[in-house]
Amino acid sequence: MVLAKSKNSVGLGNSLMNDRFGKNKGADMRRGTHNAEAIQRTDMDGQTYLTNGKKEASWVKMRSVTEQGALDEFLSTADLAGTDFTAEKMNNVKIIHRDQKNPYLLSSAEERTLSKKHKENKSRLTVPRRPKWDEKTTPQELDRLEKASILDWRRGLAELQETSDLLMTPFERNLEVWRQLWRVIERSDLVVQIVDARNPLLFRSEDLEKYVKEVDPRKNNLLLVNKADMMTIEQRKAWADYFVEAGINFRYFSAELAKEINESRVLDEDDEDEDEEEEEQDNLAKEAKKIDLQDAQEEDGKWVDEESVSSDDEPLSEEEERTRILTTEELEELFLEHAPEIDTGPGQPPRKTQIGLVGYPNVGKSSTINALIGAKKVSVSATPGKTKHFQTIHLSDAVILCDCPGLVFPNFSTTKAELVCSGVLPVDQLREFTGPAGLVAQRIPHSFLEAVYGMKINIRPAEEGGSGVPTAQEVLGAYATARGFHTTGASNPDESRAARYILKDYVKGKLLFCHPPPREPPIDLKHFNRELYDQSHLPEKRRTHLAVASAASVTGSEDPSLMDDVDLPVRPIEGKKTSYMDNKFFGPNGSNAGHLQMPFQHVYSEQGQAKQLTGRKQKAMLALEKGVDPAELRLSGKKHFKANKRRGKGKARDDYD
Ligand SMILES: Nc1nc2c(ncn2[C@@H]2O[C@H](COP(=O)(O)OP(=O)(O)OP(=O)(O)O)[C@@H](O)[C@H]2O)c(=O)[nH]1
Repeated sequence: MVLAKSKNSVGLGNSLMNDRFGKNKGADMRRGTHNAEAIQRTDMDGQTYLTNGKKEASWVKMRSVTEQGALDEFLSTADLAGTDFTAEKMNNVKIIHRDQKNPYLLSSAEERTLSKKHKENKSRLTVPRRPKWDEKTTPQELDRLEKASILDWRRGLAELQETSDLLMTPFERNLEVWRQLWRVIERSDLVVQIVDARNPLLFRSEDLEKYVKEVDPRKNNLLLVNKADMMTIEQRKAWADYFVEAGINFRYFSAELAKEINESRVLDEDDEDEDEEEEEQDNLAKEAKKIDLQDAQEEDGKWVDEESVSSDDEPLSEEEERTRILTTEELEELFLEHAPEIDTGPGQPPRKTQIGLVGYPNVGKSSTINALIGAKKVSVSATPGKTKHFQTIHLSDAVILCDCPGLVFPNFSTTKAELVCSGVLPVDQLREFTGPAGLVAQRIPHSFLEAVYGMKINIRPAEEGGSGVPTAQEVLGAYATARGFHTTGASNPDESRAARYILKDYVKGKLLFCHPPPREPPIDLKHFNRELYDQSHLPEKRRTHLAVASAASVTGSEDPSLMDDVDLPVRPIEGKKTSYMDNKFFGPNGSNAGHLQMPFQHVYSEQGQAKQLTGRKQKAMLALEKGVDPAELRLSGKKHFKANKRRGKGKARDDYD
């Protein structure tokens, strides 16, 4: 058969095939004498890619496929179509080359143009629909229909990228993964999309919400904005206004804080047990009984005041209600509000509410589920669902969670750099790092970077054409020099290694930046994030760094006497010491200890629900805010805390159990 060469088809070039498979196999393929499976076996560069070949194990089928090379894309599309590449080519499918877009940064004017284009094309960002079927449809027929549906959908998206010249997130392409989503939607009463608070819209699929309603209008959607501990209250307000105006059903959550609360409750209980043992030994039990709670309240007025300020007696204003971060208990209550009104028959227990949890990888889906389970204080059985792949978790007598595999929905993105910074593209596979590092350099104030990493960034002065904002190279060079990272041979600063560290810190939220909601005119990014870098949020020692670093950068001074006051590293710090140094600032591996020193935790206590942080955590937090060592406070005020704690615990029981 002679292949018709379509002018519109980008297709696979002969050179690409030869590059990848060598001349002979490339020629075989052009003749159509290799099927997709045979090609997979002869892949020379060690890469694996997905085809839904008959002999593949089921786990291979379930692998998430988001990044496909041109050839991989071509083959799996051909395989979905149940055909070989010859027929595929005749079907005139366009093949998208991953690297065809500019991976670097855009000017703000370009950003604006692009965002307008995104808006215009938003409705074309669909999720694939499960084809209609009924009891007469055979499994084979359904399989064929599902494959055809996925193929159509992929074709549409490929066309959208090609004709509109738009960069998209590397969305999920594996039919098996979409099948799981279809099943989760079909059985769920409420579909919860979990998104990352730093850039909620990047992780939201509007069309998924539409699809949920198409499947059954009685089903509901919820946008759960997780990692809300990373936002300031002002940021939460701004986004809440946007969500309300856009008619989006949303709530804020923080799996991280929920985990801390769960842990602090366990610690409190341990603490209480320990204390009670001690008291028994010292024959203080009788004494303890005599303690008049009222006296304790007077003696320890400050702490009691702190608690009473956040008493749950005061109703929250509408705005507070919208911006607050839910506890796990409140989240579960919210789930229950969506209980189906289905009569299961006389004498039959009501059907459990089924909650489908979907979201991109890394948005905190597992952490959310763990926090919900952890709050139960009993082990919750995780039993495999009817299908092999998604899990159903019986959270309580009334709620079942359906945990869908992590899914990357199609969405627009401005640059690849943005995708790296958002954690969608993995840092470790980066080849071009100046784009994403440039975004970090633009977004995080350089004085903050200097304080965090104990380094000095040499920014090109204005008279030499500098803009006042460091370039990626300037930040990376400073970091590499401070850490002693050098390239072998030429012994230049190892910018690529520096980029990996800095970008991972950014993705984890150690270097924090939150995107504002889209508005006209656009919200100023610096203003929106200014509180995050307010030095009053920083531990004492780092405040000095920041003050000196800012003074030096404002005056352009490198006055050694100024720099001597602080221990900015004079020698490069390498290896383990590097992480030790960063941990001193952030807390070990971004752990809770470090979190306490970050602004967001502090802000959390201001949202009128400090009552959640009972016990050690709250004390530690208050102590830190007051600049006192928490350990000292605990020792000196043990009894009083305990008296309060008892009250607190009683309240907690009322609140939570
Ligand atoms: N600060 C903060 N970090 C969070 C929160 N929830 C999750 N994380 C962090 O985000 C990262 C990803 O969390 P996971 O729960 O593994 O995310 P996931 O969506 O299950 O990711 P996959 O397992 O890849 O699908 C981890 O480093 C978590 O510690 C949160 O509420 N606040």
